[in-house]
Amino acid sequence: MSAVLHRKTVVITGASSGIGLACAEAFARHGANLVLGARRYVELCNIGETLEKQFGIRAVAVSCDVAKEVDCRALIQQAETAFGGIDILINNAGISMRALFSDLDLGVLHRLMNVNFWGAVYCTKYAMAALLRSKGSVVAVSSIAGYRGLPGRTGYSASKFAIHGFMESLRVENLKTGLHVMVACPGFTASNIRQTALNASGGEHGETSMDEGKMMTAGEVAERIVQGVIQRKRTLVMTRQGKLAVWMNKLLPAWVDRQVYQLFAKEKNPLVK
Ligand SMILES: NC(=O)c1ccc[n+]([C@@H]2O[C@H](COP(=O)([O-])OP(=O)(O)OC[C@H]3O[C@@H](n4cnc5c(N)ncnc54)[C@H](O)[C@@H]3O)[C@@H](O)[C@H]2O)c1
Repeated sequence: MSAVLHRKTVVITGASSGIGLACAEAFARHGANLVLGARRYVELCNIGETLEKQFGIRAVAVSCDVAKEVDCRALIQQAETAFGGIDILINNAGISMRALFSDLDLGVLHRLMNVNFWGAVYCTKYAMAALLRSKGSVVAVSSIAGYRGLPGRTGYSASKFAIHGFMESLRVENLKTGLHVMVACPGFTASNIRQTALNASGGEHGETSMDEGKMMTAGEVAERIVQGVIQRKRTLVMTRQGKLAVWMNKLLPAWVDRQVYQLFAKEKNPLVK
């Protein structure tokens, strides 16, 4: 339990599974009230009720497709109505892809940008006034793919690079307002994201391409995000491999091209040969 987070209002998108669900559990454990947004409303209601009973907090579930601006506005409005303000916004909802650009239906790229980039922008825009009042935190759950392009993930990397640029600008604009702006980059984390990743024509792959057993857990990622918010960190690159990739990419980008190629050639059904 953290005194800093006790009875604070935290809005989390994509809260029905993976890192978003783990963030809901972690913030609840630290005594925060929750506004949970995702498309699966019934599941969200069940999650909220469980967390209320377990941690003695209040949780509100809101049906929200972050690709729709109107849904994001309603999510933020419902948070303000329920709790009178917002202290922390976690822009977590996201989808991935696995397909070569040469094969890709451009609609897939639009979907990646709509969810991963525009979803975060809409929520941040509508929460901005409340966050400025509370001198709160806005967090984007991004990825190493926001620092370095990855094969088979043109749309995913583009959406994460875009959110990095957006968040960096936002941070500088708010250097004197007290708003905390953080980009969190987990390493590979066991979740549904590789199962639901889009293929070249926009269908879901329906299977993971990697060994999920060797990855970080969503719970570990969530606790790092909570600590990052408490300490008002600027960026969180969560694994040694990730930190190395970010640094080596600045120093020796062509070498990193080859390393990344080799790494992704080890995927099941590799996109690079
Ligand atoms: N798992 C990893 O290896 C990994 C690594 C780095 C970054 N990330 C990022 O973490 C975030 C969470 O992903 P995860 O790994 O927990 O995957 P996940 O698939 O378990 O969770 C993604 C969540 O986003 C929701 N979502 C998807 N589209 C949505 C939409 N249009 N509107 C509302 N909600 C929507 C899903 O329903 C789900 O609840 C993503 O932004 C992802 O890019 C994941």
